[in-house]
Amino acid sequence: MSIKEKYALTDEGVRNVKLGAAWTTVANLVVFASVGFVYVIMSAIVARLTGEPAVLGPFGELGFDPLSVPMVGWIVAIAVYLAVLFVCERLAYYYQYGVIYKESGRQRIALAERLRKLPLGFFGRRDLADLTETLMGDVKTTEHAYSHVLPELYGAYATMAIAFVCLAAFDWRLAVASMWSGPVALLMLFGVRSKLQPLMHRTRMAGLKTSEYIQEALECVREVRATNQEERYLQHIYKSVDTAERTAIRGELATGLCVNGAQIVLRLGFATTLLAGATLIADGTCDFLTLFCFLLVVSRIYAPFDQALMLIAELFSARTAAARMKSFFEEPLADGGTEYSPSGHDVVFEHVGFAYEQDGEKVLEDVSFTAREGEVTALVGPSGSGKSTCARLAARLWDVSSGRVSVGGVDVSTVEPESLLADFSVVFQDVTLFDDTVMENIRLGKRGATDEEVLAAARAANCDEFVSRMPEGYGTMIGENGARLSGGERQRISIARALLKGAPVVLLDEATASLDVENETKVQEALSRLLAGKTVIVIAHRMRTVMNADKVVVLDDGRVAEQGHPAELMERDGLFARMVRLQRESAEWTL
Ligand SMILES: Nc1ncnc2c1ncn2[C@@H]1O[C@H](COP(=O)(O)OP(=O)(O)OP(=O)(O)O)[C@@H](O)[C@H]1O
Repeated sequence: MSIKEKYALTDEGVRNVKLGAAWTTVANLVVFASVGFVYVIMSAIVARLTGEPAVLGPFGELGFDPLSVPMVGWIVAIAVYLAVLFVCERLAYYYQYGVIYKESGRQRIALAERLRKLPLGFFGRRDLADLTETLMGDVKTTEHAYSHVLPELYGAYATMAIAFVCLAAFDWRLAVASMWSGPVALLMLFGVRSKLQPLMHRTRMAGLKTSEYIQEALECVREVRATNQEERYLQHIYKSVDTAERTAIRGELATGLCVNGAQIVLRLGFATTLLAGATLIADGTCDFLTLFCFLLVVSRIYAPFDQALMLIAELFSARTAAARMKSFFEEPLADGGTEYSPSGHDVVFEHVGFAYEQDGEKVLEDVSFTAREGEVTALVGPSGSGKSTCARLAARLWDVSSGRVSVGGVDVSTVEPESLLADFSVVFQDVTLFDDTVMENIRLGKRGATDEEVLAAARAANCDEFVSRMPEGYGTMIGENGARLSGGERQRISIARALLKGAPVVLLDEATASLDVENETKVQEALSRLLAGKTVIVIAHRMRTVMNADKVVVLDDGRVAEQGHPAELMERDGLFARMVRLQRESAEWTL
């Protein structure tokens, strides 16, 4: 597997890792070159003391006497050396850390782009905390591994290999005695990786579970307080924090044990160099100067490797994080053509079957009906009969399991969701509002709409009445998810958005459920004025609101029980007539 796949990097990221590793290697080698300096000076001193010519190991006689070089020459040489070292370190640093934030930015954008195109089914399977963790936490984990570990580790490999070749040229026996420990330490760590990785995965999952519980408690804080469940929720969170802590400690201990073991093996290389050197000197096949320089090199060469070993656990955990990121890219997309030219906007369901889960229970079975352009089609039926599901399928928020949904003759499954949704205005039961002003929340319906257009839509949706009571009118901030608004007010903002968008197909799901009678009448008037000529699909529980529809489709347990004009259905005296009667009776009840 390439590093691109292993660590979910972009092409640019792979290039930067390679450049980072290359410059780290060069910087390491420049540091080792200082040992060459020491060797040259030492051999010159030895030559002075013994009266023999100064030699440079296997390269023969030195050819000049470094001790006769004037002080200024040494100062210049040291200055040049430091300048080269600075440039190399600077470049290594730049490719390790300087460009990393661009890479994590690219990763996050790629993930967000992918999320935008994934079908809603994916979001049903993955929890919000899980998705946030991937976008923020997993990217951060790979970002750290990518900046701190990968270039360092690959640089250490390359440095070791080059240093081995250079040292072997001096004395291959000492080179083996000093370098064996690096590969063995690495092999040890990679050998236990298959044991460590599941531990890290478990630690990550335990942390994620805790985030999920905390997020759920915060999201449901109103319900939790209203039902006196704080204690129970806190116990739940304490327990999961405790589990996460224990899992993390277990993972850290195991990782620490393996990393420390590998570091000890690495340092054994120093002892074996000393031992082999002493033996070779005793045999007379090696001189003290060579051994001295080997010891110097070995003490330096282990430093970057030691550092990489300390961080290697992060590399293993980055593999888990990268695998989670990759899972986004392996999900099938809800794609399709962007060119979409329907003839008219009739929405037609033909023998549609649907289940939310693959192989799950069908919530729609053989559903066929047509919502005509210029007409209001009302979907009614008992709770859970599949009305909202039909609306979602029409806008391709989900894909049908069987049959076909078309808009203006075009099968919606062949159209890219974003292009298709441009033709839909949607008002769902659960209105999503953003922590912004009322004006901006309405403007979401149509990007670039003028203030006048926004205000006209707001007025038509009856927003004026409650907005005028707000301190800054349409410029008032409404809090996170409109926390400061009542259910009815939220819905009216959502209706205003739909009106502003003015798309040819309108889906109203329980659009008037949270409005009082006076408001509901006003909104109904506004809707009927403004929705003229559009394909309107309304989901309403209250029979009163669907009596004016052109067509009613009655769903029962995922099937079409009956359909037709409301008056026709009343005459037929079927499920629709029964529902209308029941609602009339309940409306007459008093407490
Ligand atoms: N996201 C989902 N994942 C799994 N099942 C779902 C999902 N949404 C709805 N369902 C199930 O599909 C069935 C139909 O739900 P749907 O919301 O379409 O009914 P409805 O007629 O609109 O109900 P209501 O009038 O109560 O809103 C129900 O059994 C419901 O539990």
